[in-house]
Amino acid sequence: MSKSPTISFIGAGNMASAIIGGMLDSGFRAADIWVSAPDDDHLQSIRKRFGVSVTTENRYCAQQADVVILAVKPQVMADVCRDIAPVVQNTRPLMISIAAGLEAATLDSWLGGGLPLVRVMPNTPSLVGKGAAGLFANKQVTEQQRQTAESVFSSIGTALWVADEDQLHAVTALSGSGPAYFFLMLEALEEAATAAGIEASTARQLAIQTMAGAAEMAARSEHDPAQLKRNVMSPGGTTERAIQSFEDGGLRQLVGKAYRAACERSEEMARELAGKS
Ligand SMILES: NC(=O)C1=CN([C@@H]2O[C@H](COP(=O)(O)OP(=O)(O)OC[C@H]3O[C@@H](n4cnc5c(N)ncnc54)[C@H](OP(=O)(O)O)[C@@H]3O)[C@@H](O)[C@H]2O)C=CC1
Ligand SMILES: O=C(O)[C@@H]1CCC=N1
Repeated sequence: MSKSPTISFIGAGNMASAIIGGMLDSGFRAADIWVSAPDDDHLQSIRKRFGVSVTTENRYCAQQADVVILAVKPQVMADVCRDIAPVVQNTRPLMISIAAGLEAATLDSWLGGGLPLVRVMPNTPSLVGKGAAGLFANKQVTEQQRQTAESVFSSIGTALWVADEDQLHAVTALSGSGPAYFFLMLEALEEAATAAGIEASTARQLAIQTMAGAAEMAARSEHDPAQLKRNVMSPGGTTERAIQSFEDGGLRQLVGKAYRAACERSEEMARELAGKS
């Protein structure tokens, strides 16, 4: 069997932690993972939590790797890429970026050009093995490298390739930002239930279990969500009243508006960041 790839994360924030946690739970070895970031105290907490190797030197981190995962904010990506470019031009690892709205061509130019690069839009539930990620590969990526990228992200949830890079904007607005939409729904339900007199921890547990149960049913059922919704709505009953209230209040249009706002921001970020090259 071939050796497992060494995977280096540049950036040690929410998403890097979520992906590393999910990878380790699914059988990747801590000994094969490096992480770099500027703050040594934070890195030491990552080392203690996951048992991975850490360094404050991005170049050193990148040099160890068969796969480099760029997990910094889009706004600092240009500086990070330009700094590690001489190293990765020499070692030619598979580069993976998880940054929102940062196009492959822009990243590639910052990295010195011609490198195999996969763009991934993951999400934070990766931490619990329930991630949802869209992936796009540039032309330099080999079949084996595609499989490597897919093996990382399918180890922490659902990983689906998109044929056209532009579709990553739509993925970002759906599953990248999506967990926050559902957390907002949880917050609102919890607030409403506590205002009606239910104890806060009871409200939270029931709301979370309801969301998890509904998601699991939607995943397993042969029916579409509209039918599953109708199945809850007894004629003249409580759900019908609540759903009518959502529809009258324009929830459907509001979700569409929020979704398009996220898409547009992703496209806007791509334009802003490409302008930095
Ligand atoms: N959060 C999410 O749900 C999702 C985020 N993404 C993308 O993931 C990327 C990271 O986001 P997220 O994890 O939320 O952000 P965080 O701010 O949580 O993490 C960013 C990390 O980068 C580190 N960092 C900052 N500057 C440098 C540098 N020069 N060299 C190395 N590391 C550096 C930060 O260190 P320090 O804190 O010490 O400054 C921090 O560890 C972004 O590009 C985002 O678009 C994609 C999908 C979902
Ligand atoms: O809000 C953001 O920009 C990032 C990308 C998707 C989720 N978080």
